[in-house]
Amino acid sequence: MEDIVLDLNGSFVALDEMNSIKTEIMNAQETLLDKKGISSEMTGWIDFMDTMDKKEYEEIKKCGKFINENCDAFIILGIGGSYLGAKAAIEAVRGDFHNELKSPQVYYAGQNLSGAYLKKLVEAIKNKEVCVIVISKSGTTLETALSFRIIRNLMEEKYKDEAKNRIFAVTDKNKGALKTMADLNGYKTFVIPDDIGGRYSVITPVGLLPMAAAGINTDEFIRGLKSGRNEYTKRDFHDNICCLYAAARNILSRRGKEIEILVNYEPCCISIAEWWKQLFGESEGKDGKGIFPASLNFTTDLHSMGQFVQDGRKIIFETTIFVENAGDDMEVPYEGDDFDKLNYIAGKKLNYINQKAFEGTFMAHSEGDVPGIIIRIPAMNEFYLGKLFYFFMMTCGISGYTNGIDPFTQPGVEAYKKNMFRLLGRQ
Ligand SMILES: O=P(O)(O)OC[C@H]1O[C@H](O)[C@H](O)[C@@H](O)[C@@H]1O
Repeated sequence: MEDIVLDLNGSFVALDEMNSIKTEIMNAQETLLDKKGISSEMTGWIDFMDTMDKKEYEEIKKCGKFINENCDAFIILGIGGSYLGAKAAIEAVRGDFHNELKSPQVYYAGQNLSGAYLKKLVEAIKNKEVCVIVISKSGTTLETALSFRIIRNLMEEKYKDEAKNRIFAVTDKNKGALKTMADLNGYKTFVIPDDIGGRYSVITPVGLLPMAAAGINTDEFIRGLKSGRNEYTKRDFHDNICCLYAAARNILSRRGKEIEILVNYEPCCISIAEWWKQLFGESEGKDGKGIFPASLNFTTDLHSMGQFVQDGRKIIFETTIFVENAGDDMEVPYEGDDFDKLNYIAGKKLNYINQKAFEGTFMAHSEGDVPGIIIRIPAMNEFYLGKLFYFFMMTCGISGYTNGIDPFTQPGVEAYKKNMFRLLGRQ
């Protein structure tokens, strides 16, 4: 297998059902691609790989290399779309235990308001050479701004005038406090385009700069995005897996399957699901509509939430990201006494056993009336990750328009902020 494959064989969705929603899906796709829908001014991500300023891209690679070679650790400050994609990419490509095995180490801040977390982070980086990438489209998000104020002070204390050469900002072209502060202090800045919202921004400097700093090959990532764009903008229902995935999930949702669980069998893919949850949750959860996006990590969670999936309320469908070639592997050793009764799998590779666990789980859940969709990825590298991100973003746009909502706004997130600011006494 040399491409991302969508397998709907266990989805309980029949071909005639797929055909019955085809017109709706194709209309939604046309609305998205021809920029005829609501918030179409936020669809710059569709072609960003081509419209991106080449000079800025070269600067991203240059600064990424600088960070990569000039610190022991760098901190990514951001929340939501301003960090989830970068975290997902760094963990998926650098792999498990990357902070122990690779340099520089990567830390995250500005994604919560916990004093305990920030204090411990400061402690953890105290004796390290540090760089900072601060990311905020609005430039005013409380979590990020607050953490940045504290981290910035520490950087200035430690590096004095040199601090400005170790701080990089990714923000709006013209507006926002972060832009003003970056200009005043002389930080290198990169632009988040106006026509791309936070949760679609992993393909912009928001994702690219942290990836480059972590030593990830961004050229390959962009090649994956372009390959995604070429394939997933095809206006052919049966030959475009975004249309098919959007169709299947909408059919299942209309049948009462209100929760979609994104499942992985590789710990390095856990954060892909976190990114995916924001993408689909903020895009589709509005006007009293939407599929609730959740995630589980198998086989770990088969020993906890597996019970609910198998036997609980029948409101779930399961979408598995399965990595065909997980890379590194280990073999089960043979033991003469066989006390643990594992000799029947001696000589087998763990990745093979993981695959059998997946097949067994899929069958069991299917028997438990849980529809299953499989997204098969040949390997978790920069190319396929770029393509996977594009696949999900395109599906999300089509799915949202199919469901009659605006996939590019998030009005609901303001409610908590208003209350919080009032409680904090902001004028
Ligand atoms: O990049 P920022 O402007 O700081 O926004 C960060 C995040 O926070 C907001 O509240 C939105 O709900 C998200 O869509 C956004 O990604």
